[in-house]
Amino acid sequence: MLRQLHGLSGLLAALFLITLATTGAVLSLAPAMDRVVAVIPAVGEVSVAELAGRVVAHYPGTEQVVRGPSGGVIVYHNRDGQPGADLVNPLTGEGIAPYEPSAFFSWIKDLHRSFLLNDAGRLLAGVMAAVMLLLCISGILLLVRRTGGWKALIRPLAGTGSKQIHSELARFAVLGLLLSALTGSYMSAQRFGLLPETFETGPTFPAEVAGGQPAPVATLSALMDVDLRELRELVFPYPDDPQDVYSLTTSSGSGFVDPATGELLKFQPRATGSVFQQWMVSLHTGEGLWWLGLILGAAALTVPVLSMTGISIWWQRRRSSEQLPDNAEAYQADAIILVGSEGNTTWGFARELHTKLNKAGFRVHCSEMNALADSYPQVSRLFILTSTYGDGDAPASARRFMARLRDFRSYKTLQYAVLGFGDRQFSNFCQFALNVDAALANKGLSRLHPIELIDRCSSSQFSEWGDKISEFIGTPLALTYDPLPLSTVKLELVERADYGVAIQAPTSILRFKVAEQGRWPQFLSQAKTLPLFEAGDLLGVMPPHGQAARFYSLASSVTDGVLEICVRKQPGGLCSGYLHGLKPGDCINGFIRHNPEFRPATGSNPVILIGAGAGIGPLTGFIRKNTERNPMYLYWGGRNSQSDFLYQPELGRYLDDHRLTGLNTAFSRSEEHAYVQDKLRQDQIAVRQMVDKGAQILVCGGRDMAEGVKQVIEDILKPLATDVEALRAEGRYLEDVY
Ligand SMILES: Cc1cc2nc3c(=O)[nH]c(=O)nc-3n(C[C@H](O)[C@H](O)[C@H](O)COP(=O)(O)O)c2cc1C
Repeated sequence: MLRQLHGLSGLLAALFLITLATTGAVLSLAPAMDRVVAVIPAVGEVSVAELAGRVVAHYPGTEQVVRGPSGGVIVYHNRDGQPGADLVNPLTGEGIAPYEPSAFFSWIKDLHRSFLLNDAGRLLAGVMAAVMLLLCISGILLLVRRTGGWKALIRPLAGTGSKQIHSELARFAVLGLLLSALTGSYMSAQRFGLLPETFETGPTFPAEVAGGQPAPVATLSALMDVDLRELRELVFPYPDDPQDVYSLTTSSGSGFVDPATGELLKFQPRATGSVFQQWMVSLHTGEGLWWLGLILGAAALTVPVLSMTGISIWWQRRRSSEQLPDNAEAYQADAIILVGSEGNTTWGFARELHTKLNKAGFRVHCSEMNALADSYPQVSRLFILTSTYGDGDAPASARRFMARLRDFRSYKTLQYAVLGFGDRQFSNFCQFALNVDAALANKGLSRLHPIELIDRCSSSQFSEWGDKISEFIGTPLALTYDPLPLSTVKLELVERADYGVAIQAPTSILRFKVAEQGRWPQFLSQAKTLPLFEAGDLLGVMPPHGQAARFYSLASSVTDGVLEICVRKQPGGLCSGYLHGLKPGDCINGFIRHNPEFRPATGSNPVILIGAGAGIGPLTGFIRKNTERNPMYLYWGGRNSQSDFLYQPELGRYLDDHRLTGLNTAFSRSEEHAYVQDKLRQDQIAVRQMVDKGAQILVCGGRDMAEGVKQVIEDILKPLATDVEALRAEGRYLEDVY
């Protein structure tokens, strides 16, 4: 509800709000600019009498002296029947410059106050101020909800693209925007009679004027008692009228001054309502508070960006929550998937489960967790996929789940499985999923499978969970995580290096960059930026003709400035053939899938990298990043050193600069006829010693090679009374196998 309110009101008002904010930002400069040209004495330095005396000396025809909100003193005078106005120096009474209100600022003010549309425009501006107030309040509440509490508001925010820009900017600007919106709404409400307004009528003209010879203005006691910093305006008496008086308005009230006696007549203090009103104006415009004006202006400048990123977030959310094809009605379904998500990634996993369950013959209903029904009498399987937000809290689409669960009527036949999505860097890893699992058990439901937790969207963990679920439901699901297609990015091939053609194993190193995006700025779409990536993550490539994405291990990190993959052309391979056919300048659509489990350990223990063929890609990426010069050994197998020794020059450089400690290659179609397993066996004493010292082993390449390597390593490990599974459990045996 809060999100809809925030999104809808923001969308409708975006254009008007951008106009209000940009004009407001321009106007906010006025007080500071006025102050730059004005001379402003300190408090107590100049009295109104002194000022008036000095001014009259330079402008004998002075009619009025006004002190503007920024502190500048303006004299309105008449010389030989010619009216004029000058900004003056109150320390000398001399003119600084002719005073002319800026036509540009007046136009901007009209645009700001009424969109140049008189009363209807003023009403619209007032409504927009109220909408802004609503957006600020709902935005603060959303931010609190997202970060997990008021105290967490200052914590760094996770996320990427439009979302992060929107939240970070909002956090910076929200207090300024709130103040502008609040004061703007107040002023509009007063103007349209929704709030009472105090009008200063001022005292009536005094009857008790002395009418004698006027004294020099600098000697009038009532004016000597008033400091210049309190002056608003002093209107001089008409020279030929002995009964006329000075009209004095100060920040505390208004009255008259007898020109002959200097006596203050009929002083009327300002009403509290009027003082309050003046404060509201100052807090809105920065008048008299030039520094506040600049803060408000800076805050207002964020509104166009907030509006555009807000629209982008709304659009992305709309697209990602589009109806799933073949989504059965809840009452017809025999399997239900409920999704708890804030940033929508969990929906990608849910879609895959939905599709595969459908294929397996289930009638599946998928909806957000907030839509939990009172009961599902027909349903035998309930899958809950949920992320965790804030500090172990529910994500947006699951916030009402626990309350609804209280009224949920369960049936003995209903079994459930919870799959949590989170990030181990948070102390409350997948806490909400754990809470949901416990709450369902308390409700008396039985588990189809114990809860499992997925770290940073790991696709392999998801597939493993799918395999276990398949066993329970008796149908293989073969789950693979495909992110929503909207997150693809256009990538341009900038360079390629081809190997292995002579030995019938064409393998290419392909380097891509994000293609030029044309006229839209990047922040308008998350789809146009790549998330951070590391060597070992996967590049999902969308082959032509709408085929499912294929994944390639990345050989580069975001800091390398390119996306690098190493691809062997498979006989009849659709995607590898497509990639091999690319020329520099051609573009593909791709996306990143994180694979944080496949990373070399940091520290001084040795890392043994083992691969064959194109599997060298991510391993080279790891070596390239080994700027700490930790011990790293590479065992790699190719076919022929003349034809497919991938990365040969680069690896030579890394040996020289010690990013790579040892390189051992095997070529199967050369005289030695060796495979990488043979090299490991030859080096078994060294390998065993390294494992004994705590080494980690990373294997990348084809499934057969990986199986062969595993057997050799098992043999090598025997004297150490350990095995590959034990190393795997310690995170010391990692595989990226295809
Ligand atoms: C602001 C923020 C707070 C998060 N808090 C937690 C947390 O407390 N525990 C956790 O395991 N993961 C936390 N995460 C990670 C998300 O749960 C994880 O990225 C998940 O995959 C997001 O899925 P979704 O996009 O479907 O919401 C947080 C992420 C963000 C951006």
